[in-house]
Amino acid sequence: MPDYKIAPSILSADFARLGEEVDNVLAAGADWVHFDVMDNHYVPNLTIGPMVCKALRNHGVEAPIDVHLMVDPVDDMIRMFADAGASYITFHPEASRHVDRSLQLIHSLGCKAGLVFNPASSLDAAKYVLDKLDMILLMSVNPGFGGQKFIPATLDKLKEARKLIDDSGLDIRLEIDGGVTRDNIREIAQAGADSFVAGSAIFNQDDYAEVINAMRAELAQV
Ligand SMILES: O=C(CO)[C@H](O)[C@H](O)COP(=O)(O)O
Ligand SMILES: [Fe+2]
Repeated sequence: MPDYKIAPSILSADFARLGEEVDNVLAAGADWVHFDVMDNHYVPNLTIGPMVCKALRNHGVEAPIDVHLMVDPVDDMIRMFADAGASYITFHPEASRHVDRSLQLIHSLGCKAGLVFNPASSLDAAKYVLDKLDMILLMSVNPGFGGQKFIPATLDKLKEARKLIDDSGLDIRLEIDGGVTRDNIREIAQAGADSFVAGSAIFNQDDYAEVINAMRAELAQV
């Protein structure tokens, strides 16, 4: 079985009790913390920045923090999030003038690097920088909001990304973000994903462990 990772998106957590929410979801069995950064410029919404990431580290969060930058431009935010304790930093290629340079910047600051692809974007931007990628993240909703419905065409795109990764022989994670639930996670894994962001499907329930366990039970059947 692949080394599946479940990454709850704190976009759907109660921001007024964020430290406690992150503690609870990790205690419930989550692997990573998915941290959505929106700038009201690249996407029509505004969320949280590096100070909140740092606050989670100071609070005692040791799990990998998977920072999904939905900002334009990216380089200043990359520096700030590396300083704030990010583990993975992913960005949308159209938000950087020099994608290769931004990926190198992430690595030079000691973090893992990834590119994020919107539903309508082709994977072309990944092709010539595969050796600089630790992760390819496919958006299965349009970025900007939690609680949207999974776009089914992403399943074929996952298969395409999986082939690209397998053919390269490189160690690159394939993450999916948007509309992931206990009902579709198995099909998503069958299409090639190994890392699963889920916001509303987890945080909108009372019992986080129950949802995460149900997701793992689905993954065990892939
Ligand atoms: O990047 C995102 C939105 O831009 C979020 O990570 C994503 O939408 C997760 O929320 P949900 O699981 O509720 O769809
Ligand atoms: Fe995200």
